[in-house]
Amino acid sequence: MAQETLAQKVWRRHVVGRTRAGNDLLYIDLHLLHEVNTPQAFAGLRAAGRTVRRPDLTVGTEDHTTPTVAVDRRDPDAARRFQRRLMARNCAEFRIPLHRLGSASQGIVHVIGPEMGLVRPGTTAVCCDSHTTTLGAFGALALGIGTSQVEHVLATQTLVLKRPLDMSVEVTGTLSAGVTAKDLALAVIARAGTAGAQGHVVEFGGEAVRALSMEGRMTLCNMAVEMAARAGLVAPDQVTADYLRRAAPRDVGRYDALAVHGDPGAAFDRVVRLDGSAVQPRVSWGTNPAQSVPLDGRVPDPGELPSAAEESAARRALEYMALTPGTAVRDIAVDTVFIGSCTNSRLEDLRAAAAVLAGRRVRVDTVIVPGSARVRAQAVAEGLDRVFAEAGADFRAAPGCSMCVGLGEDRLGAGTRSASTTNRNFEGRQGAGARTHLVSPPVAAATAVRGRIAGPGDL
Ligand SMILES: CC(C)[C@H](C(=O)O)[C@@H](O)C(=O)O
Ligand code: SF4
Repeated sequence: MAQETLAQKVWRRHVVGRTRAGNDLLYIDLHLLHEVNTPQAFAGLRAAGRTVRRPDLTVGTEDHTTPTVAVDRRDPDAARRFQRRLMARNCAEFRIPLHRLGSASQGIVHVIGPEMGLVRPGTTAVCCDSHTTTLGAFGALALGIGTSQVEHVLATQTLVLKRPLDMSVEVTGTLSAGVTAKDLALAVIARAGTAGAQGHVVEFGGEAVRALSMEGRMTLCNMAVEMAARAGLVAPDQVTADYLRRAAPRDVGRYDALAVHGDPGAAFDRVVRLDGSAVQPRVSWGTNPAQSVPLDGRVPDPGELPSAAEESAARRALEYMALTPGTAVRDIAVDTVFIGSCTNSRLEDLRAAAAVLAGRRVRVDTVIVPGSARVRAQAVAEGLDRVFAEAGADFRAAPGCSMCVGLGEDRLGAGTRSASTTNRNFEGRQGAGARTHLVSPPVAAATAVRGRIAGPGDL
């Protein structure tokens, strides 16, 4: 057999059929659900008189629209209340476990799956959400899917998919102190472009990736979709095995995490190499995640960008962002700092923010939303809640997507500028007319203290 990449291997081992059009039918090991994008799937199932094939491999949570100020907060919005009730009714009817707001395991879908130990190396996982790529950090083939595909997986535990291409992103060297997986993700996307991995599964490798914690790998894989990757993954190693042993001790022995890897010398359709030691903390200046520069840099002059397409995109972005070419990144004042989202709301991220905020005061509104109830509990156990409170930051009581997307109560007003640890800086993403700068947790925290974009070294 020809040498295979990790993605090809996982794919092949899950093929259970082939369509006449030449697509593969894949078996799905784990199906995660949240309250957005699923009601029509359940309605379709009901209309067809079908049932859920494997409720035991299906797990739901509430995250996108849930309040964050208190677990027992009654959402003033009737449509959102209805959406969550519908999710609860659907899960109850089809016997799918649902982690509702207030439960000890509720949280952002991409945060709770890993922390419950549900994602295993070499498996397939799907969820009705583009950032499902996060789960690839475990060496799983994890794909975001649409509503009709959700219905198909609910009914059959399989999915028809076109075989993807393979891309390798290899990061050599060592990341400098203060440079995080978020900065690496922004650097990779800046290099590859927002469509750079279209149709590909990206395998992240190289010394700098191997040195990342599982949390860091999740941040990196989370943002693979921002360069249009179908999925992003990291080959499992001892770091993966150790994480899984802690998350799901009862499963240890049922699989060998270290046995899951691609063949040496397997060919990729596209290869991108990056020197990890050259990556610096990054800040986005535009309205897509590829539009970022180092913290030491300046807002670019659109006229100096390499292509006409980039130039016109940059002109439009700078207008929306109300930025002038040549402005030093550190001179950009913000109104709000948001630390959270499936990119950067795990314990490691909160620790990094707390390390900067300890003994300091924030100058702008600073909202910190944990990725899960478990993350919040751990943060409290370590006293991070006190650090945040003493700094004047608002550490929310309940986890969720919150200000990452503005589908719930938390959103930014028009013209508000934020430094945010999220993954998308699209127009209106955090609220109509709001302006988002994507940054890492330490840069977000330093920015909160200074009121202008900053790194910990600037304080
Ligand atoms: C609402 C949801 C379907 C969406 C996604 O698919 O990613 C959201 O999570 C986002 O980040 O934009
Ligand atoms: S935190 Fe943001 S990016 Fe992640 S799933 Fe929620 S809305 Fe999407």
